[in-house]
Amino acid sequence: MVIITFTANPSLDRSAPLARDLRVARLNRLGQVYRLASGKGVNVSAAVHAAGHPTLAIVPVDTSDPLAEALRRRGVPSRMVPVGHRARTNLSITHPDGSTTRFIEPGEPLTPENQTALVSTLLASLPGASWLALCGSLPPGAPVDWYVKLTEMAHSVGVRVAVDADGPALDAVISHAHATPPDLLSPNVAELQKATGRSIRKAVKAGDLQPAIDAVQELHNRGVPRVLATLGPQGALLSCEDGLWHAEPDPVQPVSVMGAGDAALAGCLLISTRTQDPALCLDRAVAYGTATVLKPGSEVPTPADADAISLTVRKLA
Ligand SMILES: O=P(O)(O)OC[C@@]1(O)O[C@H](CO)[C@@H](O)[C@@H]1O
Repeated sequence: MVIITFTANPSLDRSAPLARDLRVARLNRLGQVYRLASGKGVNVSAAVHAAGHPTLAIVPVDTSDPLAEALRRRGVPSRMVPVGHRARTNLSITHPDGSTTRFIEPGEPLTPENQTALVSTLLASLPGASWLALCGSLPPGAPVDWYVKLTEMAHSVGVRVAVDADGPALDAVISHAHATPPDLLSPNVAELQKATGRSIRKAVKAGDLQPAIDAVQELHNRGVPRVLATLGPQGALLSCEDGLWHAEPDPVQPVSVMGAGDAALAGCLLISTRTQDPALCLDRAVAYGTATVLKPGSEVPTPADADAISLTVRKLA
């Protein structure tokens, strides 16, 4: 059954390595620039497609937009919805240690007509799908509770929903979780911190997972059945009806951390079409996320790349 992704604010990503440390307010020469059709949902679909599983990326993009050509080149099965403006271009600079500095455009406004066209396309695609993944930022003009409404729509035709969002879109999903919970929420550390107001980032870096654990349990208790929080090199946490789980990869030397959260979500969705076993879901999430950081830009791993990752899964509570 097809995994559908919805990327309201896609991007033609440009990513380039810096051979030396960034010099602020000075000239910095880039290495080879990669251009890739992206946006969080497109990246999820690319990883699902690379695993040989059916997927469909729903993307607002004009056929004459360079992003449309880049999408075809990337080979991601997609349904392009014309919107009458150019998609954004996000720039990401990869530092010698694999960390990234990113420059993210807001995107052009989505008009009410654009929104209607996207929703109609989504509605026509949903029947028979296993999952709908609502991914990434909302462009200007989109209603802040759009993901809540789309979750309701997917549930009404029996399709499970995963949400990977940030800021007000994530806040709206959480504040409606008692009535319209997504089946899976997959925040990263920054999103978890903002959504719960807890101080998580520094603690996780120092190896203290407790604030992150408290945060995922808080979101779970607010009504989200599965909360998958990606923690970078510290792996991921999963809070669900079967308890609290942590998976941690053996250390790797990252090339680019871009898109690791998207690949982790793809890994989790892929296995979730077959089983709800929390240990397996977390295992695939961390394997896919970690395999991604060994690749440049937001390139996605294959199942063989993910299988090559060593990691440990344990039940915490
Ligand atoms: O602005 P958003 O939608 O939150 O994030 C978009 C984005 O930064 O996320 C992906 C990596 O996860 C990139 O491919 C893309 O440019």
